[in-house]
Amino acid sequence: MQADILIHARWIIPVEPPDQVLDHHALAIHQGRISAILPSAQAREQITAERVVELPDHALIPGLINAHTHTPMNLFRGMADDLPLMDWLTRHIWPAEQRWISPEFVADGSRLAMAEMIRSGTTCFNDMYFFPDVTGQVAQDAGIRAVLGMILIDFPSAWATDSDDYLDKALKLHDQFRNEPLIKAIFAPHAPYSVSDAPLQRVRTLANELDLPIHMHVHETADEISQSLEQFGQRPLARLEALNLPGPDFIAVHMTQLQDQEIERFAASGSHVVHCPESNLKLASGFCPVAQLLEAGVNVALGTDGAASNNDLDMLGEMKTAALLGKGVAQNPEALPAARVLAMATINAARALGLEQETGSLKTGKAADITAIDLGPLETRPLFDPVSHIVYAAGREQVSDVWVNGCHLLQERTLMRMDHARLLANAGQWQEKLIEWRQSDAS
Ligand SMILES: CSC[C@H]1O[C@@H](n2cnc3c(O)ncnc32)[C@H](O)[C@@H]1O
Ligand SMILES: [Zn+2]
Repeated sequence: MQADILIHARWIIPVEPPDQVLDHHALAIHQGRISAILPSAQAREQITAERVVELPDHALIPGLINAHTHTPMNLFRGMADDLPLMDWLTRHIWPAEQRWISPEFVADGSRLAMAEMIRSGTTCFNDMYFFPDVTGQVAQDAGIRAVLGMILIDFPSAWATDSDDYLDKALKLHDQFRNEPLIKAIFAPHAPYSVSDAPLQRVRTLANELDLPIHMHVHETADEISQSLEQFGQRPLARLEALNLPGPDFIAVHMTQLQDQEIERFAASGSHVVHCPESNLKLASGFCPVAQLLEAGVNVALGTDGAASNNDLDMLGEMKTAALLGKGVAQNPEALPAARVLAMATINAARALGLEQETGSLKTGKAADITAIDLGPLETRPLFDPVSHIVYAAGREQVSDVWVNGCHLLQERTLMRMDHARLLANAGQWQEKLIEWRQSDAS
C-alpha cells in the first residue's frame, strides 16, 4: 500500500471506539485522509510512504477541537481581569471593541490565537466574532480547520449596522466559504439578552433552510436569568424554546444555571452544550452540571471561550479543569473520567458542529487531523495509562506535532506555516497601542 506519510507512534488513541489504546501502532495518511491504522511491524512490511515519522514516546490523538472561542480577543488577553461577566463586558470589553475592532485587529488577533492553538494541539475551532470573513482568510492561510460564527447582536458594530445587515453579511459569509474544505460558517446569535425575538426567528428559519447549526451563549450567569425574568417573564431557555431554537442543530455555550426540568427538556430536544470551565470559574459565572447533562444524554463539548476571559487557549489545560471541576460539582470522583473528557474535546465537539463525518476521531477515511503528544519527559513518567497523563499531567509544551487534513502545521514544536518572530513583533505593536489608549482614557 502507498501512503504520503506514515507515522509510527508508541500509542494511538482513536477515541472512537471509546476506551481503545493501541500500542506500537502506525497511522498512514494519503491525500489528506487517514488511510490505515495498523500495528507498526505490519505497517513497516506493507506500507511504502514518501515520508516516515517516528514518534517513539508519543501518543497520537485526534486533533483537539475548541468548540467555543473568540480568537481575535487574544489581543485583549489580561486587559480586564477579576471581574464579573457584565462589568467585564460592558465596562471594559465592549468599549475596547468599539474603539479597536477592524479587519486589521481581527486578522492579527486571530492569527495569534491560531498559532497558540496549533502549538497546544488544537486543529479546529468554533469562533464567534466580528469580521469572521477575515478570520476565515487567516485560518485558510494557517491551514487550520475553522467554524466561523455568522454573528448577530442587537447593537451596531464596525462589522454591521442592524440585524438585517448582520444577517445579509451572514449569508454572504456562508456563500464565500461554502466550497472551502476546512471552513464552515454557522449561525451565532450572541446571547438571549442581546438579540431580540424577531432576528432570532429569522435565524431559526434560515438555519432550517440552509441546514446549519446555531451557536449561542445561554444561561451563562444568574444575572442573565433574573434579567430575563424581569424583561420577558420567562427564563432565557423557556424564551428560546418558545422561539423554537433548541434542537439537534442548537449549541448552547456555558449553561451554568440549570434546573432539573430544564436539563430534561434540553436533552429531549437533542441540543448540544459547550462547557467552558475556566472562563466560568474566572468570571465566577457558575458551574455547568456536566455529569448530570451527560447522564441525561446531552452531547457536551469543551471550549476555552476567549483569551480575554480564560486567559489562554489551551485545550489540554481545559480538559484537566473540566475533569476536576466536574468531579467537584458532582461530588463524585468517578464523574468525568479522563477518557470521557478527551471525548468532549474531540468527537463530542465534532458532533455538535456537524463535523462528525470529517474529524474528531482517528478513523480510516476521516481527515488526518492529528495531534502528537510527547509523553517521554519526566513530568509524565512513570506511565501506566497515556489517557490519564494526557488529561491530568501533560502540559501543552509536550505537544510535538500537529497535522490538519494531512498538512504538517507543527513539526517538533516549530510552526511550519507561520512566522513566529513576526507574530511576537505584531503582538508587541498592539500592546503599545492598547497601553497608550488605556492611559489616555484614564487621564
Ligand atoms: C458578537 S461577537 C462576540 C461577542 O461576545 C463577547 N464575549 C466574549 N466572551 C463572552 C462571554 O463569555 N459571554 C458573553 N459575551 C462574550 C465578545 O466580547 C463579543 O462582543
Ligand atoms: Zn464566549
